[in-house]
Amino acid sequence: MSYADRLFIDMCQDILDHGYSTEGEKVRPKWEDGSYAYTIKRFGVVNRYDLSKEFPALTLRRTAFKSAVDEILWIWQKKSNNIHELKSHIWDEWADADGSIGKAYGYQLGVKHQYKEGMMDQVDRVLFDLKENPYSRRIMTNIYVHQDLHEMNLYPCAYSMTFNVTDDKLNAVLNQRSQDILTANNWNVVQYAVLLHMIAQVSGLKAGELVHVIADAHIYDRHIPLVKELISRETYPAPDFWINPEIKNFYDFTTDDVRLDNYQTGPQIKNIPVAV
Ligand SMILES: Nc1nc(=O)c2c([nH]1)NC[C@@H]1CN(c3ccc(C(=O)N[C@@H](CCC(=O)O)C(=O)O)cc3)CN21
Ligand SMILES: O=c1ccn([C@H]2C[C@H](O)[C@@H](COP(=O)(O)O)O2)c(=O)[nH]1
Repeated sequence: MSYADRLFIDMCQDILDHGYSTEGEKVRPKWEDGSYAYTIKRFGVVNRYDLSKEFPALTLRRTAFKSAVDEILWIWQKKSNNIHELKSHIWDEWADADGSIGKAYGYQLGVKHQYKEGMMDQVDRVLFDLKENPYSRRIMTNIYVHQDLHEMNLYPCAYSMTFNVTDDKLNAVLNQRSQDILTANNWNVVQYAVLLHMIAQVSGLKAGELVHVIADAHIYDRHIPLVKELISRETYPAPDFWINPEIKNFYDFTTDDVRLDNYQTGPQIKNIPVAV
């Protein structure tokens, strides 16, 4: 069993056993057929993954590693908000006729801000600080920009990364206001674990801990039987993570420069319904 499996099973069991049902409340998301998508939820879930020990991939079912890495590079490296620059179709429902998801995610990371050292966007600011001032306690991104919320089709869910160096290790806190546990929990964990590995490598550091703080951790009503079946499955050891050691510049990484080897998993759950 991978450590990510252990945390995932315990978190799901806790939500199923002690979660609060939103049924009958005025909720925003809907299913494809127009009915309300209710959830059972737990508030304030914190999961810690030590990336120096193993890569946090779920083995209960296969996490779509390539698509997940493609999306995190779309946001953090391409700083794009257009689905035409994304290989998967996961954002199609939230895009406008031109393919834009509005002033969300990649758009915000690409906005340049004035700092004492000059104009930089938030990603370049993180890379700059990790080189010039690695022990700073001020290295963070935040894409939850209130003045632009009205131009976002979906408000950012994973909205902030706080980077912190301890000794020669790069740690980070990922703050997430809302998490669809079945669809995207391990998807998001894998993405930010890869990002942490990439940023550590180009900053001359080792990857340390990823602390995932989730405010509203929920299982959608139509996902409950799927989650119950999923967490009863057989598990396998964590896969091996490979990152191309030649890459020294964050902007040179492609999806081919990271890989999971020996990734043995249970079967995929086909066509998970996603609440929109
Ligand atoms: N309700 C909801 N849940 C989400 O997780 C979510 C949203 N909405 N809105 C925006 C994005 C889109 N996200 C998604 C949507 C779908 C998959 C998905 O279908 N994943 C497949 C693999 C996809 C692939 O191979 O490309 C899976 O099997 O997990 C993942 C993330 C995460 N976000
Ligand atoms: O990276 C992501 C993006 C989205 N989600 C989920 C979390 C929620 O289920 C929905 C967003 O709905 P809100 O009403 O805006 O909270 O999308 C995710 O888990 N991970």
